Amino acid sequence: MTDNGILKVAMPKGRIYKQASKLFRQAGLPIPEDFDDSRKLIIPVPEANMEFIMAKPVDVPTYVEYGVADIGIVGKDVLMEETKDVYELFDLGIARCRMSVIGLPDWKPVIHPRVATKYPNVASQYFRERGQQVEVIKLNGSIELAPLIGLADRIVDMVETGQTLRENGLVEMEEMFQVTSRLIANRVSYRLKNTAIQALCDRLGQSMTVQG
Ligand SMILES: Nc1ncnc2c1ncn2[C@@H]1O[C@H](COP(=O)(O)OP(=O)(O)OP(=O)(O)O)[C@@H](O)[C@H]1O
Ligand SMILES: O=P(O)(O)OC[C@H]1O[C@H](OP(=O)(O)OP(=O)(O)O)[C@H](O)[C@@H]1O
Repeated sequence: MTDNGILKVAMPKGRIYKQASKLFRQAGLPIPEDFDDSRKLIIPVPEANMEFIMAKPVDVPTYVEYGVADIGIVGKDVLMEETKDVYELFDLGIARCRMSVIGLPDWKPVIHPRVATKYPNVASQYFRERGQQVEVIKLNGSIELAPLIGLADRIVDMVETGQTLRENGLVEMEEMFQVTSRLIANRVSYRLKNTAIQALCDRLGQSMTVQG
């Protein structure tokens, strides 16, 4: 657990970082641009009394649960899949997309369909709640390949622009839920660093209201 005044922030590398750093800058937090394309994993942001820990998105809840980061930014998709013991504080409204059930347009129901996904827990719960028996196959990327090459009947994956589906002749069969990125906090940090965390939430909230 960190005990100095610096707020340690688990920041996802990749598509969320660009939007998150823009949001922080709009809120008046001076995130240096030199690090936007950097390979550095620990980035000091002394002017904002913060330190960014550059993490793989799926690992952000783990860093926050263990308290090596006080707060973190993570997609709702990852938060639902990982079910870590953290506080979800704030919907940042960035990295907007949706989780959907996807298949080939000529898909026909089968008794025990196979569903490929990066999100086995989310997918299992979704079909269980609907009384549908499926076999879930965990993949780590290029999920859209699975129905094209006969590994799975359907997939559960993220859709943003729909370009990946269009280019691969797939269709969205059901939208499961909307996804945006959330600010999460370690339970102990939330108490010990409440003033700093609350001040950050207020600044981000005000800036988001002004930006509309
Ligand atoms: N088109 C999209 N596809 C997937 N995730 C998206 C998309 N748009 C926004 N997101 C959000 O961005 C988050 C991080 O996505 P990103 O692709 O950067 O991570 P990742 O796939 O875990 O990274 P990596 O490719 O390094 O494994 C997702 O968890 C989701 O909340
Ligand atoms: O609707 P779109 O705008 O096309 O975005 C959706 C695609 O983006 C993501 O893949 P990503 O680029 O993260 O690659 P991956 O297959 O390695 O996960 C996601 O898994 C979809 O494949």
